[in-house]
Amino acid sequence: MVRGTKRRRNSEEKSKTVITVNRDDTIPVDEDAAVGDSQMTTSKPFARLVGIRRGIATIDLIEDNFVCGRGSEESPVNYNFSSLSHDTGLYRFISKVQFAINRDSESHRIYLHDHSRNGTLVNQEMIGKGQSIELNNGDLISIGIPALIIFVYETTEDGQYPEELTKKYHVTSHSLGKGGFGKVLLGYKKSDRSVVAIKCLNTQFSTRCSRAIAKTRDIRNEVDVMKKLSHPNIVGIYDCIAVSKYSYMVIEYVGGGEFFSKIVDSKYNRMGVGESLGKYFAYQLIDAVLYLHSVGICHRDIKPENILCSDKTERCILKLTDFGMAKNGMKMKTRCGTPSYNAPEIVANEGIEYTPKVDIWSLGCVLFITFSGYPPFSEEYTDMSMNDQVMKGRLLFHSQWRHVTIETQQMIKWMLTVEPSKRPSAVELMSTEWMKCGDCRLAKQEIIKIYKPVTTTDIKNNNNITTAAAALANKKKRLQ
Ligand SMILES: Nc1ncnc2c1ncn2[C@@H]1O[C@H](COP(=O)(O)OP(=O)(O)OP(=O)(O)O)[C@@H](O)[C@H]1O
Repeated sequence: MVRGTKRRRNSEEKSKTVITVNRDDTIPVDEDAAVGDSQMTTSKPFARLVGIRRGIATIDLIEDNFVCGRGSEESPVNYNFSSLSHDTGLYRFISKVQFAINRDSESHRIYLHDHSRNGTLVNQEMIGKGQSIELNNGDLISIGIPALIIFVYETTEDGQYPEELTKKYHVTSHSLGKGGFGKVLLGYKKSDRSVVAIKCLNTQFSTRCSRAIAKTRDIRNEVDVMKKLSHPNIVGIYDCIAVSKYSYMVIEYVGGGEFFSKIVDSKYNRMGVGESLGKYFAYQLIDAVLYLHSVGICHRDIKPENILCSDKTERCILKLTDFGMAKNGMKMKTRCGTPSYNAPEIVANEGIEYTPKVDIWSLGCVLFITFSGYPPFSEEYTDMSMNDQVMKGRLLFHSQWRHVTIETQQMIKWMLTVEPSKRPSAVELMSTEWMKCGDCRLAKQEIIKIYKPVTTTDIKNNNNITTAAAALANKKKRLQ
């Protein structure tokens, strides 16, 4: 499976999703721009560095050379990071001269020159001491490691966003990705500079476009579902601001990209991620689905593209996202999802009721790819139609599986049982011996570490959280 081929195939799959949506980008609304913290100056800045971390200012760039670092008598800087000395995790990475931003006087192109031994990263790629890179609007600047983002470089105030949004959040021009109905931008909460992702969705109602109506319903449903949830392996939602034809979903920032890119990474040589890492991921995903089903929610579109990685490390935390098709209920009829991940009872399309077991099937497909590097069901397998492959539960175990234990193979086959009543529930999966291995225990410890109990302030600020609080109390009991 060639990476590019797979990627293309998946975008085709996206378009085959039964509830399809427009691919239009959000057009910013005509209201006042976000002001940010720019220093007031008389000269016009050519760009600015938007501080994206607590303690870091937003800086207008006016001079052709601008130097940042800890600074010293011998190496003076234009901006010193002394305000970060309390932030030891970051401060230790900062050099006396970290990086310089230079504007070429002739071409007017802007370059970042890295002066640091620990390095400066642009868009999560290391530049390296002595090297330069041209900067473009929306670029992310981090120090030492990808996760330590400090600035977003902006040449324009890209969007104009409604006051309801900008009084609480700053929206940068750094794009995290594009979805079916808009884009996802990096932002931060003005109150504490915590980084967030802002999903900007164009919900314009048009009588000419019935899909827009479906998406409007989706967003409302997605937000309602997400507000009920609180789990370390599920992307959290902070806010949803709807103004005229736009909706802005402010959600937890998850910086490591899609799980899809991880499992098809060339370093795994299309052989799967290996038994140990695979189980580490499997535990997290099964726990997320167990939680979802315990609060009565069925996701209905589990696939690697809807799972995000917390960071770029190998053993990252996975977060399930995109609840646009999720349903609050135990019995469903609507045919939806993504064909190659859809359970046989959805593929059969007989208007027969199905249950949350459809998520177990989809998860089985995800784990099949995770362990082997190729999908269980695909239109590329030309000997049989994809519907037949799914309806028969036909699985091809190629040589990649020689490196996977029989127990793991059995577990995945069990999840891909055609008859829903014989397919395991998430509770049954969780209570198997398979889930008691060291890798699963490690995953469980990591989840407990990031588990944050709901506080009374949270409850005061958001009455929806009370449902989540009850769910979390159960969750905590389960984890102990
Ligand atoms: N919380 C987040 N943190 C960081 N990046 C994100 C986050 N959510 C989404 N992204 C990025 O934005 C891209 C698009 O996300 P989105 O959920 O809108 O896409 P989609 O699933 O294709 O859209 P749709 O909801 O229309 O199916 C993702 O692939 C991901 O790269």
